[in-house]
Amino acid sequence: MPLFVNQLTHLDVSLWCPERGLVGASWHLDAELFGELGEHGMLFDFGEVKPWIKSRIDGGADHTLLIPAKAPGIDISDCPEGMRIRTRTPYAMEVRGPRQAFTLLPCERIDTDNLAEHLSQSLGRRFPEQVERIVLRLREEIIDGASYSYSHGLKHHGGNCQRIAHGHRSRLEIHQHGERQPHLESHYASWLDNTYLVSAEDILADQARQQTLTTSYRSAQGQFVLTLPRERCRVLATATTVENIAIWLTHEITRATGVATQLYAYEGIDKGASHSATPEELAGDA
Ligand SMILES: Nc1nc2c(c(=O)[nH]1)N=C([C@H](O)[C@H](O)COP(=O)(O)OP(=O)(O)OP(=O)(O)O)CN2
Repeated sequence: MPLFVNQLTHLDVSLWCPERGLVGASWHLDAELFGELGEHGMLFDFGEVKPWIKSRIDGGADHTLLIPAKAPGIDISDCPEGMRIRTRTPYAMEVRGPRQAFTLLPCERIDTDNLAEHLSQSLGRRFPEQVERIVLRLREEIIDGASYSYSHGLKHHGGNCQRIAHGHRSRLEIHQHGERQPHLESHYASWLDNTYLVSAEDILADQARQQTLTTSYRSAQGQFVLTLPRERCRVLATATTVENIAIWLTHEITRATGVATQLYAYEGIDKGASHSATPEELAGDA
């Protein structure tokens, strides 16, 4: 008899897409579990199996950069930082960092089916007692308004958010005059979509000639370096926490529209930060 656990956890990653380049993604993870009923009429205790699966996902592909190793133009090699990935299509990117920051899949493109299959295999063969087989599925959050995908890294984070290229697919809500502003939401979501958010203090080189930007930092997991086309980057004066993203966007929109703005910035699924500002408050900062 199969048991299921929907939304057991979620995955926040970046991936290399042959058409869109570096893309942030967030997915719900659902699990289906197969086994024999035990003597108390239970296949297994949800309370034991859920943390077991979550810990393996968190310690594996979650918060990594997913690379389709067989995609055209992908070059993977060792380097002093650990692993170096170079891409050519749709644009050139180079990223270096500790191996644990990357997940390589032997495919030409990453989709929810081959990634879920990879995750299922990464659970290994030794399941908790009575569980014989586990099937994992990934699902995008249903978002009825504007959303955007971004990648970033938080060098001060104690966990895996310090990895230089992990990302999220996030809602964006903008309120003015007490109402949602769908046009503004779409405009700013498309301005941010498929971008890399970089903190100004992490910029190592801004090469005007090549029109690329290189960001680099050392964090607890090791040294990270990332070079991307300049036009794919959005630069913040602060670290790219969701709190700072909310403040940054609220200020940009309040200044651009001259209207008091309240904004909800999400970081992936179901969490984020809100901020509000008025043109009068910002007048002194300009
Ligand atoms: N106050 C903040 N805390 C964290 C921020 C942030 O911006 N502000 N950001 C991060 C990371 O960017 C991270 O990607 C968030 O991922 P999350 O899924 O929350 O991290 P966990 O894996 O630890 O949570 P799960 O419940 O296990 O999915 C972290 N914190």
